Amino acid sequence: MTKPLRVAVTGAAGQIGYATLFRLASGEIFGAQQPVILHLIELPQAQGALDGIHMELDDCAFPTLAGVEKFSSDNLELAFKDVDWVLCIGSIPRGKGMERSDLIRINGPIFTNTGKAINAAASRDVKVLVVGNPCNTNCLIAMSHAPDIPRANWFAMTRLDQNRAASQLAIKAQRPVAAVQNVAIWGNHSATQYPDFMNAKIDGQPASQVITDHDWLKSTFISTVQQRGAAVIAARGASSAASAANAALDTVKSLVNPTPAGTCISAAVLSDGSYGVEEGIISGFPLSSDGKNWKIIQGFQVDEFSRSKIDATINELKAERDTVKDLLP
Ligand SMILES: NC(=O)C1=CN([C@@H]2O[C@H](COP(=O)(O)OP(=O)(O)OC[C@H]3O[C@@H](n4cnc5c(N)ncnc54)[C@H](O)[C@@H]3O)[C@@H](O)[C@H]2O)C=CC1
Ligand SMILES: O=C([O-])CC(=O)C(=O)O
Repeated sequence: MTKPLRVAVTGAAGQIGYATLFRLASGEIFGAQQPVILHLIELPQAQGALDGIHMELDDCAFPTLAGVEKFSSDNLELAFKDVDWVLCIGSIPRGKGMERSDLIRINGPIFTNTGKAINAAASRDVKVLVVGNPCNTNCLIAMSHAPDIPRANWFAMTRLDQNRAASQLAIKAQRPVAAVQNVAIWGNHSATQYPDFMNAKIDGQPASQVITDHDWLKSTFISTVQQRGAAVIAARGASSAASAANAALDTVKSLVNPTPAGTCISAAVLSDGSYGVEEGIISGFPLSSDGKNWKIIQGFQVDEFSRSKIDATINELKAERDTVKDLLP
């Protein structure tokens, strides 16, 4: 019998958590032969909601769901014991008119305890995906408090941006989204991110050859992706949830499966200095995985236009890091 994977989800009763758990339990993410034990983690006042979710998980009768364990965020060391994956979703979402960075002093402190508890209790090979905003800097905070967990095991989510960018390119080119590949997201999951059309491909051709309206690529495309989260909040009155859950699950799937040749996946990872991005910050890069280990893909074309966009988003990440200096050990 295959050993179950233990997958912890913080904020499990929130919008994104609720849209994530059932797919994690279903076998879709880790495979139909891989049992999963879910660790649901919530604030003390949301434990009742977790009971309801537990009932619903039972009622799905997923053959791959080998257990559900519920925890209060008061006792994170217990919650993270032996976990193989942690999806850090639990945190406050922004409202209308806010930037994600406005959450930094509210959500940042959550990630000091998260990092310490992961370091103390999780599997030594745990992989951590930070979704709670501002996710790059929250990931930096958590990682900094977990010195015993390899740096390569920490990710912040830019996959929603990648998916948004691919969809926008597909709509403009009037092609199915499956025809769009190799879309990188550079830098911060914020309004300064750089969705890279220069290296993107549509039907295997450079996107900038298929889409000849280069003004659109350089302006509307970029700002639409940068502002998509705010546009959803304005329209829905709440931040993206189903698409964010989908992106978190896409991130995990893409890391545990080999990346097809000629394509990239997008996640923010600790910079090793590639592409002139300052070492020590968590930045979006084009990645590929062999199903176990990932690497930053080298050789993406970065012209003067891309350079200025990447520099702007990296400068914002450096400023965020300075804002949370007191939360870094
Ligand atoms: N990186 C990305 O692409 C995206 C990130 N987000 C972010 O994800 C976060 C969660 O969003 P939603 O699920 O929509 O919010 P939500 O408010 O619906 O759910 C958050 C849940 O987290 C719980 N929570 C709060 N503090 C906690 C703690 N310390 N430990 C455990 N649980 C805690 C709350 O009780 C709540 O149930 C927000 O910060 C949001 O901005 C949202 C969309 C995309
Ligand atoms: O915009 C927000 O606050 C939520 C989020 O990160 C996104 O939808 O990309």
